[in-house]
Amino acid sequence: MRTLSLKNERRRSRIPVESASEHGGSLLDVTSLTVEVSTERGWLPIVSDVSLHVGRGETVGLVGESGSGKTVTSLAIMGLLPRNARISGGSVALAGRELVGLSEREYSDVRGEVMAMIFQEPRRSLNPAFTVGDQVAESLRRHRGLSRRESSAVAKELFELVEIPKAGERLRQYPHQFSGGMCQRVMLAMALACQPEILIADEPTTALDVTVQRQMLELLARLQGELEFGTLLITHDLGVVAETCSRVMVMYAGQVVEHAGVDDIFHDPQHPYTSALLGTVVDPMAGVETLSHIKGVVPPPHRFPTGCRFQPRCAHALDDLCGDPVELRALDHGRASRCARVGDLRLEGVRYE
Ligand SMILES: Nc1ncnc2c1ncn2[C@@H]1O[C@H](COP(=O)(O)OP(=O)(O)OP(=O)(O)O)[C@@H](O)[C@H]1O
Repeated sequence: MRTLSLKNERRRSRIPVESASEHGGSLLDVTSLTVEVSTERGWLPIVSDVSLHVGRGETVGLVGESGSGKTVTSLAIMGLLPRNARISGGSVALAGRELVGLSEREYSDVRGEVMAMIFQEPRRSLNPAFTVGDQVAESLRRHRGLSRRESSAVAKELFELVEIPKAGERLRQYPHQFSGGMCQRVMLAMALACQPEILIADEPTTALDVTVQRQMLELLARLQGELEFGTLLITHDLGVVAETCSRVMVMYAGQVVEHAGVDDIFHDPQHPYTSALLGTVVDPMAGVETLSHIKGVVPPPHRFPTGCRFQPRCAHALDDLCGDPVELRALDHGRASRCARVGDLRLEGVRYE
């Protein structure tokens, strides 16, 4: 496993995290996570009973249309929910250590030291008034307790790691001097500054053009191979999932409706929503998305159906079977589906090489 150099580092962790091996393999364990928001109608669940696991060096995809609850799930894991939202049930454990209930200060240490996140709009996370080098160095000083001189040296090393050419020169530049792809590399450098065990990447390539997208995915894959962090990759792009993930969680209206290994998801989906999502992909390898849409939209939380939440949009729904809440049912190959008709249906997948 590659680690960034830095001999005299003074780590400040107030919450030491056990090694994953002590804990039995999985690094991030989210169990029955439920998140509510405060509305005029009272507290409403927007994410219900979500469980997922990410192991060392593994990339797990979290997919679903806009509004399905992917971002809320990731913000809850990171302890970054907005003020009007709260975790009302379940657990988020990192290498066995429970994170739900930590103080803001303790969570901030976890984010600085073991878990990091990159977003779709990297430029928004950078301060236009400071050079990117200052921002990376500041993060290093705060989270790793480095001196000014040490942090400058490591910032350069991080820029080289994420393949920003002329690293020394670029560190002295401001965010507006960077393209979208380069800004995302800066964010990645900042995320890696804390040598995270888990990286949460929320649509990291969506705002980039196809060539830059591919370079970013290749970079992420290389770094993950070298540094062995686990990645939770949030995307609506199944092409990206096909190329990068080993396992996939499919979310709809705040629930996981299917999870499986990536091959099963593509070749043998077990939920009509997954199959419908696959119908929107022409060529997963080229990452090209289509023309075919699933009719309708994801309902807002106050309109979630009481039975199967996908029922109003589902071509296979039967009133008598799908009108009651559906549990996530375990299937073979370690997969699971939340379809009341699972087993009766032959759903279409897609082939990819
Ligand atoms: N702070 C909030 N207050 C009220 N509702 C919210 C809040 N945050 C999210 N929601 C609602 O929760 C649902 C899930 O939103 P979320 O952003 O997690 O979806 P998503 O799958 O990440 O979509 P996208 O791909 O567009 O980011 C949506 O209906 C959204 O409007």
